[in-house]
Amino acid sequence: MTTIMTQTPLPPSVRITEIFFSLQGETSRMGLPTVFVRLTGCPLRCGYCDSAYAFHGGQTLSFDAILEQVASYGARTVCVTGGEPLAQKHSLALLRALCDAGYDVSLETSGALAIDDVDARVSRIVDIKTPGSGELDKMRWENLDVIKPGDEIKFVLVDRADYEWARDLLQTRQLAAKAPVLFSPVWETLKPTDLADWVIQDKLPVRMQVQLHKILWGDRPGV
Ligand SMILES: C[S@@+](CC[C@H](N)C(=O)[O-])C[C@H]1O[C@@H](n2cnc3c(N)ncnc32)[C@H](O)[C@@H]1O
Ligand SMILES: Nc1nc2[nH]cc(C(=O)O)c2c(=O)[nH]1
Ligand code: SF4
Ligand SMILES: [Mg+2]
Repeated sequence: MTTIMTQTPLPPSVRITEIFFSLQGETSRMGLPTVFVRLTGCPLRCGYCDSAYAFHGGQTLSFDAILEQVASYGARTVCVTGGEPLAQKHSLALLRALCDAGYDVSLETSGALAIDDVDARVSRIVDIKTPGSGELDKMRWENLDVIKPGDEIKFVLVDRADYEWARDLLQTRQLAAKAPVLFSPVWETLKPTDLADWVIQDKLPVRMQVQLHKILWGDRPGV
């Protein structure tokens, strides 16, 4: 007689760099008390990345452990970020689990990975990486075809050349008709007042934003 060994599947888990509670510092949810779930690992290397500490390390956590920690803060808004969240196999299931638990969920993603299968209840914040990021060639342009009104399209700008490139793309691809568009300066690289003046001069249909959490607490993890 042969014995067939069956293995119990492991509960779903993801690699996590940090979970913390702060004010949302970006997007149209800026200022809302929010729990941040930062997933470890990213296949991109944007020159300005403020979250490079999430490229490696982290801790493998079960969905139950993540949901328990998120619930402990008593907030209803959750932002899943990274690293690049969509680079992890189980991130789609995690986003679904957070929505099922009743949270208002947003996802910060680089634009380099397919967003199609993200739960429809999630607000997808999709970066379009600029020439100045050094990662333009990773952009998955098909993502723009599936943007829905609850999503947001975001440009993080290094300099005037990036601004002009983004301004042109805004027009040629009619991006503002798809979803709100965000223009954000790279922290301590492009002067926010310069970007503000350019947006006003050109009357662009975009929301200029600065990273509120860095103004409040500086450029550091956990805020
Ligand atoms: C750290 S990334 C994580 C999510 C995903 N990998 C991405 O790039 O969208 C979150 C957001 O922070 C932005 N960001 C990273 N470094 C920045 C910096 N130095 N100044 C302004 N925004 C920055 C990214 O462009 C992205 O919109
Ligand atoms: N307060 C705060 N707001 C944020 N919004 C997006 C963030 C990110 O790193 O993706 C972030 C962050 O790191 N902190
Ligand atoms: S894609 Fe996001 S996490 Fe990855 S290097 Fe760029 S800004 Fe950093
Ligand atoms: Mg951040």
